Amino acid sequence: MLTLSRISRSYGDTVALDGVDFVVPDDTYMSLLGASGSGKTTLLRLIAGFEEPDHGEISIHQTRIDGQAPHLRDIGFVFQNFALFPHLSVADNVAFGLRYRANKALNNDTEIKDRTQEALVLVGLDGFGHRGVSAISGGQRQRVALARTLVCEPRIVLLDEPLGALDANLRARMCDELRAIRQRLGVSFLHVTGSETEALTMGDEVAVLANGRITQSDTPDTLFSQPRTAEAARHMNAWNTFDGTLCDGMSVKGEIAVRFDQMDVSAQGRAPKDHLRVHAQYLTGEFNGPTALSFFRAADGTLLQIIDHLSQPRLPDLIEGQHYDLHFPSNALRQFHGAV
Ligand SMILES: Nc1ncnc2c1ncn2[C@@H]1O[C@H](COP(=O)(O)OP(=O)(O)OP(=O)(O)O)[C@@H](O)[C@H]1O
Repeated sequence: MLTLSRISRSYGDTVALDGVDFVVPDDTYMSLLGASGSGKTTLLRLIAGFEEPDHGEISIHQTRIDGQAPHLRDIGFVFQNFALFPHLSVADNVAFGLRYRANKALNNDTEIKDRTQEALVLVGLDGFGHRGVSAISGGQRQRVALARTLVCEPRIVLLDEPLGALDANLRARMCDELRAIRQRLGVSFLHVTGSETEALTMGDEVAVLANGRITQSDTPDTLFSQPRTAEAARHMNAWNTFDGTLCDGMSVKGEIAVRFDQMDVSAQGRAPKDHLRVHAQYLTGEFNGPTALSFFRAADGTLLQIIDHLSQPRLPDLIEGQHYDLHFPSNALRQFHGAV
């Protein structure tokens, strides 16, 4: 539905986006995952029309929208800090867009009231319309921001780190609510985040933005278990990525990835002969309740992690500073031919 082709945007010498190809299908919750500074906000601003790309095309259902004024694009934008009007009530914040938008503005008070009420019910704020926006919680403010966007019936909703300002418990609850609201409406959401967990939990599809491009766009399951590029693997916390030349037992070139739970540890020289081996020094361990993480440093300084599920412990007792063989079967290895 929303298609970006070869989109580039630079600020002086800083290349924020470098030929982005990206599709957000209809009726989809799309997560866009990227590190800080990877160009996520820039991408949203280009789609919304707050800025224009240097090169490339943006279209919705094959109709170009780049070059169009933002208010003519029918795109909703939920800002990280919610950007509500502090002096207006919840209902007036929601109604504002209906009343004052340049395109299809309403002036029938009954219709505005009904549409506002519908939007408040949709986001679970029935009965809160008369409150001031400073007299509600952070999660409720988030929902007002969403209602204000949804009331104008956008063709797609862009959410810039929408959960960033909420505490952890509220974030988990809003995750469920955002997904449920989107499903009820059937409109696509494009949710930008730096959190892998959030991206994988929320998205029907997850796209990874790195080095100014979309490096992979897939279902959460596929992205997590089969990252196709080193950049995508680096964004998945469960993967070690390292240079293939660190491996003993097989000649492996380029950057490779092995999942934390598919690596084992043994004393030097004791690893199974058919396994690939990486020599590394044990640094420290970290217990997280049902799991424990062990941290190692390889010869070139790369930090490697191994996870042990405490219900089925597999790692021997490790001594800080001592060297070990980390090993894994060759089918646990992901190689990225020609990837950066
Ligand atoms: N108006 C601007 N002028 C100059 N450089 C900019 C401008 N806006 C963004 N940049 C640069 O472009 C790059 C991408 O910025 P952007 O804000 O899109 O990243 P982001 O992924 O949203 O980061 P974060 O997660 O930290 O918000 C960064 O290097 C940033 O410094």
